[in-house]
Amino acid sequence: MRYLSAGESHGPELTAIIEGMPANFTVNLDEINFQLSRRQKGHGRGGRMKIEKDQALVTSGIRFNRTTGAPICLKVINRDWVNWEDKMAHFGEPLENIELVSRPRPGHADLSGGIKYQQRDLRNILERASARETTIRVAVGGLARQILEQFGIKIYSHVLQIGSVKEENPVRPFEAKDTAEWANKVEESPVRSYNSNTEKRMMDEIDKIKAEGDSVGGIIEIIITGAPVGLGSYVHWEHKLDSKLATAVMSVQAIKAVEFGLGFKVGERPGSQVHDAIYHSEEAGFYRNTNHAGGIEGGMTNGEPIIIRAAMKPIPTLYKPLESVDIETKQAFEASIERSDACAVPAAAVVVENAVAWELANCFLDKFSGDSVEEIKQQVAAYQDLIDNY
Ligand SMILES: Cc1cc2nc3c(=O)[nH]c(=O)nc-3n(C[C@H](O)[C@H](O)[C@H](O)COP(=O)(O)O)c2cc1C
Ligand SMILES: C=C(O[C@@H]1CC(C(=O)O)=C[C@@H](OP(=O)(O)O)[C@H]1O)C(=O)O
Repeated sequence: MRYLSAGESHGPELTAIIEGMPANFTVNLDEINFQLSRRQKGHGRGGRMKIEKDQALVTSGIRFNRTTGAPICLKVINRDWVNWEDKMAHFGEPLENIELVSRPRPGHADLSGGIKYQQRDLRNILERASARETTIRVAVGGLARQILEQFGIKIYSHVLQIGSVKEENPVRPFEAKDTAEWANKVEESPVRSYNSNTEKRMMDEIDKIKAEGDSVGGIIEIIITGAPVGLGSYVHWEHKLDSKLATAVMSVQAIKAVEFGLGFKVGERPGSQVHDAIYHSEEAGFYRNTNHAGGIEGGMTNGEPIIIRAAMKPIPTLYKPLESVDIETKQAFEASIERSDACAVPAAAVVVENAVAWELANCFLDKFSGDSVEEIKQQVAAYQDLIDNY
């Protein structure tokens, strides 16, 4: 499958066209909208999220809840557009009183984008660089994860760190006494934390930093359960699953680092404390007692849960901005107050989940290809047979 998206932060809508989705998959629009609403939440988000109420519109490729095999067009309307119509007109001359954006924010795309695309109004850069684009990516991922769920693959996320506040003893969904209870607790938490004590400290950290006119980043963890052995491949660099998932994670605005399993710790431990010993039993087949690899060996799933962590930098738009230079006057400018999120780490976790869902669904359909869900189901069943008899 592939898709292209278009749309600006303050334009009329965001659009995606998905090509290659097999026919007869059951699609639930509420599930896509649920993913969109999860992305809008989180302690520390700014005024824009009070305006938007993201809902997906499907204009092709799905009939009576099922994919037809034709391209799928998804849209999300920007409710804020009515406030920007004059400033965002596609045609005509700009209004005389229109204010050009000439003050680049350190950490945003403004300055490099302005130079690269030779734009003197930095709005032409920030409109597309903005993480508003993650809305349509979540809608696409919200569709893709439904394919995975129909084959027992589930994606979870939680927040491990916000600024200086760390989750000391993280519990993953499959380690909790009750996975559904874990998921409910995390969904209801304003910072996507399973631990109420950490949650409170994280919220305090966001409030404190926001009051100082600053912003804060953090660390998120994505957990994928139920993936069969053998998604991705070692045979060529571009087929390696960890490399593909890392691209999906790093493509999300403000994500600056990604790791799998033990991650950076592999550089400090001996091999005996890094690799996961292999066991076999009649009932379980091949299994491991540890999962330091984070579910991927040789660029392929090994049947264990996939564990990915990512670090998000603090939001670049600051109420007390860093020094910067006006591109017209070449002078340092006085701080101006912009509407912005102070912390979007919980939202980024939802975005990364859905970006990863798209990539994993593609790997799944590479392995179990077909034009219809019926063909795919046959292949999955045949492969399960091969696994069981290996
Ligand atoms: C969900 C989400 C919300 C964001 N909200 C803001 C924001 O309100 N203000 C801002 O300056 N940056 C925000 N960002 C980050 C910028 O989009 C990002 O830093 C910028 O596009 C530059 O890209 P880079 O950080 O990947 O280099 C947000 C990112 C995400 C994932
Ligand atoms: C609109 C979203 O996030 C936006 C991402 C963003 C940025 O610079 O990345 C800047 C802000 O936009 P605005 O200037 O309109 O307030 C955020 O609100 C969203 O997540 O849907």
